[in-house]
Amino acid sequence: MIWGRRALQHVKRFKRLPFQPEGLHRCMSAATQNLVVEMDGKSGVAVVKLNKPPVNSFNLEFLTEINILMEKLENDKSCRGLILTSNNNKIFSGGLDIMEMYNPQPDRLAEFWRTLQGMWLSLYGSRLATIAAINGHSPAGGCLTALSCDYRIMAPGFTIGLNETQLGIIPPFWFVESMINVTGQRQAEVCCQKGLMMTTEQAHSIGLVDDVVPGEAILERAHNEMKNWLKVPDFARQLTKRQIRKPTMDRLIAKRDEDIQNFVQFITKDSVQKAMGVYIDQLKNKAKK
Ligand SMILES: CCCCC/C=C\C/C=C\C=C\CC(=O)SCCNC(=O)CCNC(=O)[C@H](O)C(C)(C)COP(=O)(O)OP(=O)(O)OC[C@H]1O[C@@H](n2cnc3c(N)ncnc32)[C@H](O)[C@@H]1OP(=O)(O)O
Repeated sequence: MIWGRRALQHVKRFKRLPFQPEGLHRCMSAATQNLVVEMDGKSGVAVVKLNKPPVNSFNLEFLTEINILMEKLENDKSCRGLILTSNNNKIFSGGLDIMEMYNPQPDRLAEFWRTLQGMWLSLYGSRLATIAAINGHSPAGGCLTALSCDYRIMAPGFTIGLNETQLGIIPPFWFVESMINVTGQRQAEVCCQKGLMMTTEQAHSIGLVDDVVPGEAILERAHNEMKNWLKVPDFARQLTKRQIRKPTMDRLIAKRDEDIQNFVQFITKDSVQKAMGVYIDQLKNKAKK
């Protein structure tokens, strides 16, 4: 993984925090700044709860925190599975932090995007069995995060989708491929072009979500499903996953710098900044009402 200077500063700070999952053999919980981690040493399953109020939006620091945690879990031989959920029972994640993209410093903007690429690469390519327990709304980057897992369980009454085009943004190819790889080409064409935010039931009907379970039962269901995934020998499951996901990951790895350049060029356009300003005003005004 390639880290920028600012991210490295954050890593040093983070490393002093108490969370150390390696070698744990009992049920244990730990918290970093914006993540709650419950590690069951017996089953080898870590439950990670996104915990960044108000909407678990991903800024550079939060993405860095997630990347460091992923690295720790990947390196912890006792860890076999990851359940990703939210500590907020209404919002899984509001997606990327829009403030990172408004009036940005180009260096930070580039680092932000590289760190997001890093998060996607580590989650999409994880050796762990990964289940998203989507217990709230999950637009854009929130949907991408769920798409990066092996299995998705969602509570009814919420919405999910890659809605970038609705905001005048072109979803990058690795967002779109993540959707294609889960729902198939035709469904991905429709929902990515239209920027559809789908209800839980609509998402289930196109295969974006595998299972629908009431919010209060979602974690229990995720643990039960995890048992099924962990019945398969890890090595066979991991290499099969790698075989299937490698072409998509390789495309991003080969074009990582180009993808960052495209993003920075696009976001810093006057027209995009203007549209972003209007969108932020709408969000803030809606919140005030
Ligand atoms: C070929 C060239 C290609 C180049 C590639 C180019 C571009 C790709 C670029 C970008 C890709 C982006 C992907 C994204 O993820 S963009 C983010 C999309 N997310 C959204 O649009 C979500 C917006 N938010 C909501 O819909 C709702 O807030 C939500 C359903 C999440 C929650 O609703 P609720 O009613 O509970 O809460 P609110 O009152 O709306 O919000 C509370 C509070 O939070 C702030 N906020 C909400 N979302 C975000 C966000 N994503 N980032 C930052 N802040 C957010 C909101 O403004 C309120 O703040 P405040 O008024 O209380 O201060």
